[in-house]
Formats: sequence, C-alpha cells, structure tokens
Amino acid sequence: MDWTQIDIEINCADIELGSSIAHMVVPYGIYIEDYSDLEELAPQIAHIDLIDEELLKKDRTKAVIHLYIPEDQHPHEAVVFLTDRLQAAGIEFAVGCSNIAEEDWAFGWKKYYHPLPIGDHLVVCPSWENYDKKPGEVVVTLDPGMAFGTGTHNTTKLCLELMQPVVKPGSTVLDIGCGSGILAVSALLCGADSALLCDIDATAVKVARENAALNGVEDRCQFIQGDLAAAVDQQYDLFFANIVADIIIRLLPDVRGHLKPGGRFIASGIVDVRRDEVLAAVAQNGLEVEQMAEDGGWVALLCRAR
Ligand SMILES: C[S@@+](CC[C@H](N)C(=O)[O-])C[C@H]1O[C@@H](n2cnc3c(N)ncnc32)[C@H](O)[C@@H]1O
Repeated sequence: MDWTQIDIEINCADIELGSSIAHMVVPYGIYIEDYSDLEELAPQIAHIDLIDEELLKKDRTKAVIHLYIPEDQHPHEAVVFLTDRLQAAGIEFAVGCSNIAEEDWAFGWKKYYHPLPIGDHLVVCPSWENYDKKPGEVVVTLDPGMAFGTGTHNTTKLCLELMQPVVKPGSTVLDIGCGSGILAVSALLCGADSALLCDIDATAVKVARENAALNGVEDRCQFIQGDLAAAVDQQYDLFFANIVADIIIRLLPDVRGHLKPGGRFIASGIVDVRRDEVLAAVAQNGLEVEQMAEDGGWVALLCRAR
C-alpha cells in the first residue's frame, strides 16, 4: 500500500502545540525532527561518529513534523484539517506532501537513528549498527520498525532515566503502551526478572516481541494486545505508562492495585501544560511523586504508593 507523507515545518518554539495538533490526525506514525536538540547535545557532540554529519548542518530553529497517512484514509482531508488548526493556533508553518511506498516509510528514517546513551549506563543501539560496548554499559538492541519507541523521543528517554536507579534484580515489570518494547526490554537487561508488555496496537505488540527476542529476553516476557491494564490481574514492582496525559489520568485509578508494596509507577508522555492535572490525579489515587523529570516540554513522574 502507498502512503502520503505530510511534512509540516514549524518553529521549534511551537513544537508542542504543533505536535498535539498532529496527534489529533494520527495517534502514532508521527516522526518529529527537532534540530534544537542539537543545541542541547552540543557538549556531548565530541562523539561525532554517533551523529549524522548532515544533521549538524540543519537549521536548529526549525522542527519538522512528519505524518504518514495510508492512501485509503483520506490524506487530503488530513492536510485541510492540519492547515485549519495550525492557522487557528497562530502557528507559522509550511506544509508539503509526497507519496511514498511503504518500504520507504519503514526505512527512510533509519539514517537518523544511531546508538544513543541514556542515563548512567544504558545505550540504545539500532539493530543495524555495530556498537563497541564499554565496561559497565547495558546495550539494548532495537529495531522499532513501525512502532513508537526508538529511545530518541524525550518521553522515552525520561522513562529510561527514571527507571535505571530503581530497577532491582528480580523486579517484575508492567509496560502499558509498550510500543517497540524499549522500556520493558531495557528494564529486563538492567536486572528485572520478567515483564508483561501491553499495547492497543497489534503492530506494536509484534515489534515488541521481536525486540525482546533480539535481546534474548523473550522467554521472560508476556505480550497482550489490549486497552490499558484491562487484562492485567497481578501486581508488579515497576509499572511504565508512556502514553499521553488523558490516558494516564484514565489509568491512574487502577495503578495502585497493580503495584506490589514499594512498587514504582513511571508515567510519561505528559506535556508540561497538563502536569498539574496529572499530579492531582496521582494524589487522588493514593500515590506520591518521588521524582519529577522534565525535558523539552515533556514531564515524567516516578511515583509510589502512599
Ligand atoms: C508514546 S508510545 C510509547 C512507546 C514506548 N513505551 C516508549 O516509551 O517509547 C505510546 C504507545 O501507547 C499505545 N497506546 C495508546 N493508547 C493505549 C491504550 N489505551 N492502551 C494500551 N496502549 C495504548 C500506543 O499504541 C503506543 O504504542
């Protein structure tokens, strides 16, 4: 099947609003190039071999949101919708469209994806790259395919940073909205014992299973395709949900019941303007925030039962 790629170029300052409008059109299948990250990364760019030279030439004031719409899902209407919404929001933008074959969509972004150190000792490495592991590092090998979760998105990075100090040998993990499986698979490689991975999207579940196998942890994983924690009836030491604020708020009444004593809930995907609403829901549902982390307008919370 062919797809239409819609590219929306906006100022980096508008990225949050722009991406939330894009998410009204498709909940996933969105890829954001935000070159302002390179400014933040500048002190680390000594490891230049990890960064594509072309990226360093990009305009760091601009971001580009790419959406991919299957031909049978009316891409033209999506463009009209996006144009109306972006204008109404007062965002300056330029929009372009191109038709792409499925294989180009699936593989085109790979040139921007390279080994990525996250937190104290984790490195996320694309499965098609070679990486020389350094002493003490934990390397998670990943091919996100068409699922969300390369490790490059702030929301994923925040989860992985919050997870590393709290995961313990023997921990059990629940990963709701597992996408590529990056969070649960990383937790397993960092010492956790077993994991249940759940996603509403069948493709994500398939990709998560493949990534678990790539990392040799498949036999310690169970996979469920479904909505939130509906089919889950056990308690866990570590519970991830990197989805969006509304879904986290919907999930919160069930979180405490799924945590073992002393268990942690890591919530991410919260845009900073929704932070207070999520914090209120956390408190109402018998949890307390141990740590709050923020990056690029995204907020993640490390919580435990009160
Ligand atoms: C932002 S991605 C996170 C992927 C990965 N966990 C990560 O941290 O990179 C959110 C994922 O949640 C899934 N999702 C959205 N709504 C869901 C729901 N109601 N129940 C379960 N999964 C859901 C999406 O399909 C998507 O794969």
